[in-house]
Amino acid sequence: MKSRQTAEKRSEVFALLSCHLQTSRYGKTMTITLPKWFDLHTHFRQGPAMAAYVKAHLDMGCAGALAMPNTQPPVARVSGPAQADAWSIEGYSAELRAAGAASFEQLIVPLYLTRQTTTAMIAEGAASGLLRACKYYPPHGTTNSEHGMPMDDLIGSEVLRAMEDHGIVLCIHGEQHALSGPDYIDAQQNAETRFYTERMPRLLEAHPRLRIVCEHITTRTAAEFVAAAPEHVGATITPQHLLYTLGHLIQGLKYHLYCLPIVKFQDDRAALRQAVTRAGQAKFFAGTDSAPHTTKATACGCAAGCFTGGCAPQLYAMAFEEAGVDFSTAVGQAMFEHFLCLNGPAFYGFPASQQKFTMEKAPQKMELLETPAGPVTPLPVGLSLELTWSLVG
Ligand SMILES: NC(=O)N[C@@H](CC(=O)O)C(=O)O
Repeated sequence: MKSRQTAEKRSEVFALLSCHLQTSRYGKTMTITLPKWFDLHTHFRQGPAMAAYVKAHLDMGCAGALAMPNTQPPVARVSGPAQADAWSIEGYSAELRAAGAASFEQLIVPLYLTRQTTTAMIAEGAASGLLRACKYYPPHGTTNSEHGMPMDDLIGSEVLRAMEDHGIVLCIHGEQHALSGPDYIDAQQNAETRFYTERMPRLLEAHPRLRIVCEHITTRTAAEFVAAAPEHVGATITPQHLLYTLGHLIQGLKYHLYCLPIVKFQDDRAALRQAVTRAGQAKFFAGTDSAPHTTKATACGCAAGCFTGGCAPQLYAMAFEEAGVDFSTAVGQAMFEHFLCLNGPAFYGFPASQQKFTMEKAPQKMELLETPAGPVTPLPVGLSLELTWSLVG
């Protein structure tokens, strides 16, 4: 409690003194210069399109990423060559670096938790430094999540105890699905609330030292749970969940806004906005869940995942403005900087970037991203919002 108060105090002081942020107005254009930021939940996939996705991240001032392990096959081993049933963190990281991710300051690939995960993998991975995080997927909850297991089978397990002992972060896709088939949408609507009211309290009680990131949270229930949890429980929030609601998804059936967990209601969005703009908050940070699928797959609603390569910081800035943050003030900029650039590194225990990137308050048009897998439609193309911020460099 004391250290949270200290962190909040430090953060308030920082906000008031944040003179390293350069805000200038040339006529009507405002620019903000920030440390390069970190995307602590994203998808770079595999194969020839990977380089295009990595480049889109580098081009939007991103200094590092946590790249999700729901590849085919999943990243379910720590070291060794790729095998028919699993990539290793070592092998997948090498592929990513060869595709351009060598330019990142930080690259974290979490281990996909499956029934084959062992305590020896956790101990050896922690000792070698290859393992920094593990990813929990609810089975059948989202793209390539069928290798996951119910949270009930993990709570109290030796694997989670080993993660606690070795300080390995647990990244959680927090949904508990109760319905399937025609009741799919209903299941999606309730799955996160169910998870955060039923499973999360039990998980924290059984593993009080486990460092947890609640990923891409979407509901008031999850936001309030994380805010009230101990300091070592944080959360990522995507730009789409801060900006859009179900109405935007239904309006014209814009399936490239269809992601899991799906966008929710205005009250949920308001709770997320409150969470990221609370003075001195240190536990909510950027994780876009940018999840490229080809336009062919998203146009028919055949794949869940929003692609925000090239436009995530702009979308986050728009969301902060919607939440009432004034970027012409040092306090407003510092709030944004903490969420985008500082809180994530502090949570994961690596330094913030010393490099800078600049955005300006001017419209930017997004285009389809051409990749060897086919074109991919980024947000907010075709949606009612236009980008009101653009990247300068
Ligand atoms: N967010 C999504 O809707 N999809 C992600 C998986 C995930 O993060 O749930 C994907 O890999 O496509």
